[in-house]
Amino acid sequence: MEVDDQKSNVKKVFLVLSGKGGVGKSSVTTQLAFALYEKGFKVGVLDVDLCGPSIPKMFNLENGIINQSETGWIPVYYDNEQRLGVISIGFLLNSKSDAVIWRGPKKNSMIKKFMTDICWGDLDYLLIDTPPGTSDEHLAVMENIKTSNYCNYSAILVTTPQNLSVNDVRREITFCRKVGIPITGIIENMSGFTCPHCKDCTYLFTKQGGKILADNSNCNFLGAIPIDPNLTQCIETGQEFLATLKDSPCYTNIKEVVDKIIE
Ligand SMILES: Nc1ncnc2c1ncn2[C@@H]1O[C@H](COP(=O)(O)OP(=O)(O)OP(=O)(O)O)[C@@H](O)[C@H]1O
Repeated sequence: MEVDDQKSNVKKVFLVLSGKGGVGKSSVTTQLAFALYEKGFKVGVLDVDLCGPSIPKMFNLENGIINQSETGWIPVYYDNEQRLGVISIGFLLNSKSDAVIWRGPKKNSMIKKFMTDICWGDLDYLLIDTPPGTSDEHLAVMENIKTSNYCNYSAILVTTPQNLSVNDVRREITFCRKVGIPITGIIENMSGFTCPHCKDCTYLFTKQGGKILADNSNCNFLGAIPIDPNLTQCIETGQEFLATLKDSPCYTNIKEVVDKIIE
């Protein structure tokens, strides 16, 4: 399949994956995108979670509309400079309570459209937020990524520290290796709770599951992001965490993760 080169020129694609739902994959995708944007990069976020699109709300773009140009769909932009664009099925639904109840082939054709028919323009980074697990959506992304002009791509895996989540990420590692997508590394999210007052960290779940998995599976460990009520608040209201809460315990951790993925 040929992609119109004028439509998009994407330097690097990160596929954000997790084994389980609710581990913070969309939150991490959003905050990484904001952090890259803060650094001056041109960033796109593609939400291929067709049944649970949470990305529009996390960017405070719930009323966004995808426009059609002669060459394809135009992303919804977060900023006037058009340096941070977002595509999600959430923009195509009539209401927040609309449900997407599609079988595989229909999902595949929507993802094919998302992967080949978006006018991203010149992007430094495209982050693809996926549903949990390894399902139709993941296979469709992989099929299309290989035949598109997105030649530089890799996966970022998100887990919480507990064994149940770590075990599922192990399956994601197998998936990546089977379909031939390089792994940039593993992020351990919800890694303890840092008290906003005394800054002490309490490990609510088990400790360092993501780090141990990274070591055991020869993957890079990109960093640990603690649970932070300020971060939840930013995610709920679609705010840029790094820009607004510089004294939060999560601040340095997210910055370190971003520096590693840029490397
Ligand atoms: N480090 C964190 N600190 C505080 N809250 C967090 C953190 N990470 C995620 N959350 C919160 O956890 C909830 C679930 O996060 P999110 O929707 O990103 O998970 P997900 O893995 O994308 O879920 P799904 O795959 O089911 O869509 C959200 O309400 C988010 O605000």
